[in-house]
Parts: sequence; C-alpha cells; structure tokens
Amino acid sequence: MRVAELPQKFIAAKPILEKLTKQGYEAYFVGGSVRDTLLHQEIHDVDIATSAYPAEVKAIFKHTVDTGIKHGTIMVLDHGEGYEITTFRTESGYQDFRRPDHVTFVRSLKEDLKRRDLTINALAMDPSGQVIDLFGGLDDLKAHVIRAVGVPEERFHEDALRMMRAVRFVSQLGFKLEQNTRIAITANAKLLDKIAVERIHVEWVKLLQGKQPQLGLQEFLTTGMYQFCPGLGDQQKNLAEIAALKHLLLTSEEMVWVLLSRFFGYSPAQARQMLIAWKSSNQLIGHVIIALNALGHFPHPPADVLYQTGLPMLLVANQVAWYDGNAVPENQLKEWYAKLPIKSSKELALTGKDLLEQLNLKPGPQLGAIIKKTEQLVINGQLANDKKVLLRYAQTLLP
Ligand SMILES: Nc1ccn([C@@H]2O[C@H](COP(=O)(O)OP(=O)(O)OP(=O)(O)O)[C@@H](O)[C@H]2O)c(=O)n1
Ligand SMILES: [Mg+2]
Repeated sequence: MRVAELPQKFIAAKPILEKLTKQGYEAYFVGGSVRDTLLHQEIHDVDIATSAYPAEVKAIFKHTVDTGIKHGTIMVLDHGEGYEITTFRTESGYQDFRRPDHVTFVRSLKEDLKRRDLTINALAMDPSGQVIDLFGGLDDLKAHVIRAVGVPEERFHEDALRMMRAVRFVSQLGFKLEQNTRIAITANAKLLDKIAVERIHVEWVKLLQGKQPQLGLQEFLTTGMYQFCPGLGDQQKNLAEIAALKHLLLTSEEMVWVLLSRFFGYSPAQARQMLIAWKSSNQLIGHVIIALNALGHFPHPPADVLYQTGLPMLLVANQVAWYDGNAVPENQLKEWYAKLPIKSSKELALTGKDLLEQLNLKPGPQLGAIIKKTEQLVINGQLANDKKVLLRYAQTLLP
C-alpha cells in the first residue's frame, strides 16, 4: 500500500532519503512514525534506516554528528533539523536480556525489520510513501492487534522491556494483545527484573496515560508483569479496581501517581517511598506529595491549602478527587484560588527587613515566626495585606 499524502515531517526528510538512494543505497522511514501515519495520528520524530554503513552515510552528508555510531546511528543536520539515520543491523548475544552483545551491520531491510519488537513497529516506508510490510504489520494495524514479530519469546529475550512496550501500546492504541504474544509475556514476565527501573517507569507511565489504560492495565495484571515492578507485587486487587473503572483519563504524570496512591490507600510518606522505588525525580515526588496532601481536603480545601498547593497541583488533586465524588467544578476551584489575597510569600506586604528596621527586632527565629503568623492571617482574610496593618499586628506579638 501507498500513503497518498505524506505528512510534512516526511516531506521535509525526503531529500535525505533521496540522497542515499541516488548513491545506490536503500533508505526508508521506519518505526513509530510509519505506524502513527497509518493510524492517522500525529508523528513526533521520523527515524530513517538505510543499507549504507555509517562511514558511507558520513561520506554522503556534509554535516553529521556521531550520536550512536557504535549502534550504527548518525545524526544528519539539514536546515537546522537533525535526522537520525541508522544502518540496517542485526543483533546477537542478549545475555543480559536488555541489549545485544554484538551489533552487525547488514545490507538487507528484512534482516533489520525482523529484529524489531512488534509487527506494527516493523513497517518501513520508502520516500514515495510505499509501505513495505514483511511481517503482517498492516493486517495487525487494521485488526487492532499487538503481536510480536516472529517468535515472541525471542523478541522478549532480546529486550525484556518490549513486554512492557507491548502492553503500553495496548493502552495507547486500544488494541488487543495477540494470544501467543500474551503467553510469551506471561512466561517471561520475570525478565523485567533485568531491566533498569527508569526504563520500566517510562513505559508504566505511558501505559497509564494511554487512551484505554484499563485494557493495558488488565494485560499488565493477566500477564503477571505487575509482580516484577517496584511495589506493585501486592497491589493486584487495587490495580484491578483501577482497571475496572468506567472512565479513566490520566492527563499528567503527577495525576498517575496521585491516583495510584489514592487507590493503594497510601499516606504521603508511603507515596514518597513508592516514587523513590520507581526512581522518580525529586521534582515529581514533590509535586505528587503536595497534590496528595491537598486531596485529603477535597471538596472543601481551605484557603491555606489552596495557597500551599498552588493551582497546578490543585487541579491534579481535583481530577483525582473526582474518583471519590469529591471533585469541585474546575472553574470553581480556579475562582477560589484567584481570590486568595496573596499567591506566594513574595506578595506579603511585610518583610523581615521591615521588622528589623521598623520594630528594631533582631535577626532570629522570632522573626520568621512573626512572618509566618501574619502570612497565615493574610491568607485567611483576617488581616489586610497592607504594610501598616501588618506592622501594627506584628507589634502586638512582641512582649
Ligand atoms: N525495545 C525496542 C524499542 C524499539 N524498537 C524498534 O525501534 C522503533 C523506534 O523505537 P521508539 O522510538 O522507542 O518507539 P516507537 O515505536 O517509535 O514509539 P513512540 O511513539 O513511543 O516513540 C520501534 O518502532 C521498533 O521498531 C524495538 O524493536 N525494540
Ligand atoms: Mg519513536
């Protein structure tokens, strides 16, 4: 089959492929961009595969960067864009279930495609839009099937993360997992132990943020992969409860973790432990804890909670509160927040400097305590945010 109207990103990259084919090499678009085009979905980056060896690629293009030359990937710079061009390759070894011991460059597209993870990801497209389908990827796209290329077990032994990818695509695309692929994942789920948590983390969050997370989550449970993910081994029942939700749309990573914490019945401290086990960034952990704290106050978060949480995490908490029937209309929440007399301590009309200069206080803990107390009263609307008013009040706190 042939794609009649190529998306702009392919058109922009076409001259690069044509330069390679003019020199007698083969060159194709491969991977996710081809899959997503055929699904009429927006594409992010186009990956290019070629029969030219890395040295040959470098000889053809003026501006290149050796981004992953050991694995055959060269970045070609063209009109301010960078294009990753990877030489057709086969791999062997895989003693550690995550990367090959040897990469061998080859001239055959088929050899390259047959070591890819899923049939829908093993499609290639030439510069004219002609799709090359050697493993039934087009039929699977049409039938909405996630199927490993060739012998599933072999694909998962090459890179065990592919098992998570398969289930992630179930969720993202709303496709069914093919039975032999499911059987192979179930038999090999334990191999996830060999995979860096950071890589599993990415797939887990993509799975939950997919358009049909319930489907992906159901397969995640059926195949037993949950047993080999940090802190999920004893959460089967709670995860099944999430998988059974009628509506589930997780629009941010923060929301993912707040929702999980809520269904696991986690305190903020337990949520922190879970996030650390998943090797999350400190920023993410901070956000999730703040939102989780706020969640406990819905549907009536008081002014100081609104203030301390900030609007972005209030919106996240509210989205999760919806699952308990504790959400408030988003506009209402925004209005409450907008009405706060101050949004941050920087807006407080009283500063430490004022206290030092006007009330002759000495630096020390008393100073901070006075600021905190006035801040609290301003937030709650008990004092006007006015320097004179606040100084007068501060004076009453002095012995
Ligand atoms: N463990 C992996 C990762 C990737 N691939 C292959 O490399 C391509 C590009 O990988 P990547 O960008 O990670 O995934 P995409 O399929 O493009 O999905 P996404 O939309 O998430 O980028 C995939 O389509 C697939 O052919 C693979 O075989 N095995
Ligand atoms: Mg991709």
